[in-house]
Amino acid sequence: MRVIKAALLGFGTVGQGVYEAVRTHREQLKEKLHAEVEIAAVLIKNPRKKRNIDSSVLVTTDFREVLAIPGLEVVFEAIIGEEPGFSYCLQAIEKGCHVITANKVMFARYGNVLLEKAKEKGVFVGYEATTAGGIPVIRTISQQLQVNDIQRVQAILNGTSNFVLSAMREKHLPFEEALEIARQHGYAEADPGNDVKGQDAFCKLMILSRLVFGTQPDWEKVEVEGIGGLSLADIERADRQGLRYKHIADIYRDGGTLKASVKPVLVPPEHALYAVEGVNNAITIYGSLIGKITLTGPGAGKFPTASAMIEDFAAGYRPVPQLDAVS
Ligand SMILES: NC(=O)C1=CN([C@@H]2O[C@H](COP(=O)(O)OP(=O)(O)OC[C@H]3O[C@@H](n4cnc5c(N)ncnc54)[C@H](OP(=O)(O)O)[C@@H]3O)[C@@H](O)[C@H]2O)C=CC1
Ligand SMILES: N[C@@H](CC=O)C(=O)O
Repeated sequence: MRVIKAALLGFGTVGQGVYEAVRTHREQLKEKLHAEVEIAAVLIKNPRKKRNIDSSVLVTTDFREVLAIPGLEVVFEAIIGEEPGFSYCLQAIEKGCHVITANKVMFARYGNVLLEKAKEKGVFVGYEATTAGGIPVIRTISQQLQVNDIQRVQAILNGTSNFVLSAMREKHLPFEEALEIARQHGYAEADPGNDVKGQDAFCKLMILSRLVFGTQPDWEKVEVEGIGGLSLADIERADRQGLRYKHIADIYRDGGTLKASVKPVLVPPEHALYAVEGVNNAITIYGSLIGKITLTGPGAGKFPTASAMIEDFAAGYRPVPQLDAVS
């Protein structure tokens, strides 16, 4: 059977999720792709950390060793920040590898460059995992809403912030304690400031903006506010009034310009995002034909994110299924 050689960049929450998913779903991958998937290399930063990685896998801190692997076809990128993530993805594409990334900070800024380069090189770039964890929002928009004119997207895009708000309201936990639990679950970023100050949701909104509207608003003009200004008393008072604070990313066209904001909003029970709790994310899309739909599901964490990456991988390798295909 043919072997698809892949490399993993990063072996944290997401990288380990992909590594384990390739093992636990080996049979499903074989059946769908008619190929074995081999993780041939794992790139990490700290060579002294103990890791549970098979001894046949190259574990290295040197990306050149990864790229030098003969027959390498796919790079899963799950490291932190714009660089070196962007340079690594670009080099992988230039070498003719498919790239699947979870790195939204990098992709919000450089997504276009990578997608253009991938087109030129005849490879694919999967970025489902960058936005809303396991929810297939990128594929839903790009494949199932191609004809609809999308007028607006309103979403909860940060699992950590939503988890913290829920834990404060439901369990009356102080902010710091709720955030620490989110961190222990692997939901939070390496720097959780990016979650609770709104930057993570901002990056995801910019990725959606490019996909939906073909462009992004001026980053400087987007109002970005995190949940840090909300006290337990604020949240409990809202609850007594039958309202909930939700951290909402919103984008819509206003004449010729895109208006976007990322901030806590007080919502009533009839709002589509009111009942979204814990680590879940949700995306409400307003389309010209479909009307209003809301996609909901886990927005962060090891396996939901790995699911998005593995599904990108499978979708990239499989021909587009016919409408009546059953397998
Ligand atoms: N956690 C989540 O639920 C989600 C995370 N993401 C994104 O996925 C990416 C990874 O997140 P997560 O797994 O949580 O992060 P972690 O902090 O758990 O892991 C990061 C991994 O990247 C490695 N790394 C960091 N910098 C470098 C570098 N310069 N060179 C090589 N390796 C490097 C680290 O190496 P070492 O182990 O040696 O420290 C570590 O293995 C991030 O971009 C994040 O925004 C996306 C969706 C969900
Ligand atoms: N830190 C992020 C992880 C997923 O993108 C979040 O909490 O949503």
